[in-house]
Amino acid sequence: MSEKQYPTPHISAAPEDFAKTVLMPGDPLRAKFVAETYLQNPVLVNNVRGVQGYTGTYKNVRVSVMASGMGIPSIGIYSYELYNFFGVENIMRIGSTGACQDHVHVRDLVIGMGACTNSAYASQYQLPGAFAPIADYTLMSAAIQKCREAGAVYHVGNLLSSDTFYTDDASALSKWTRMGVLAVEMEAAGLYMNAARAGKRALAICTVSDHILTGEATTAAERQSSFGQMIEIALETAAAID
Ligand SMILES: O=P(O)(O)O[C@H]1O[C@H](CO)[C@@H](O)[C@H]1O
Ligand SMILES: O=c1cc[nH]c(=O)[nH]1
Repeated sequence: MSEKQYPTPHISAAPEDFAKTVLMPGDPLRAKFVAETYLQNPVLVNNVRGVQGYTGTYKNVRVSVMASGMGIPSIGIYSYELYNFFGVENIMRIGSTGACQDHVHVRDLVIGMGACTNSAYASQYQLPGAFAPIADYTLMSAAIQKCREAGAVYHVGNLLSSDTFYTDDASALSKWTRMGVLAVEMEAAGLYMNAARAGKRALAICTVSDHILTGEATTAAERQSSFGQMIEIALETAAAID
């Protein structure tokens, strides 16, 4: 772990306040929901900018949950600080995503084996080529096992982590679709790069909240229940790898 002092500008906690595994939704309210619904004895360990972080236990295993905010710059900050200053080993993003393949349907789960991106985040590493952001194999294989046990409908493959939710380039997505990208979200690639640079583990598990090709979208109630399956799979994965 780095010698840097804490609290950091974005996390007002001590390293021991966090478990070694952190679940990371984009939405602070989803973090609160996970803590209050699934964790035993959840304690609020961070609330800087309303980015709520909680630590509790799940099946006797310490687990934390903290929001990332939206986009690679935001998850870049939180995951960097957790990995490098707070001793966190595993971060699992639990996000929503928009499907961009016909065979991927709303409410399905997408496990991001890889994460393409239109972000310039990797330029900081000054690599003599393109970096391929990938999930940690141990986390991913454990999560796939939990998906099977839960009877979940899941897909494993590439996500697109986009810097834009609204874009002027109407043709961009079809190019990612023809390369087999399953679904679009906004954080996984940044998380995977920070994990790689820190020598830590990361995985993105997403629930398809809407279908970009068909326009189909989940209702708020459906989203709640399908997010529940994703959350349980992430928690079971956290317990399995402990
Ligand atoms: O539901 P979350 O986890 O926030 O994820 C998705 O939703 C947000 C966009 O609405 C982006 O953060 C995107 O990645
Ligand atoms: O279409 C979508 C749905 C969720 N998140 C995104 O970034 N895009």
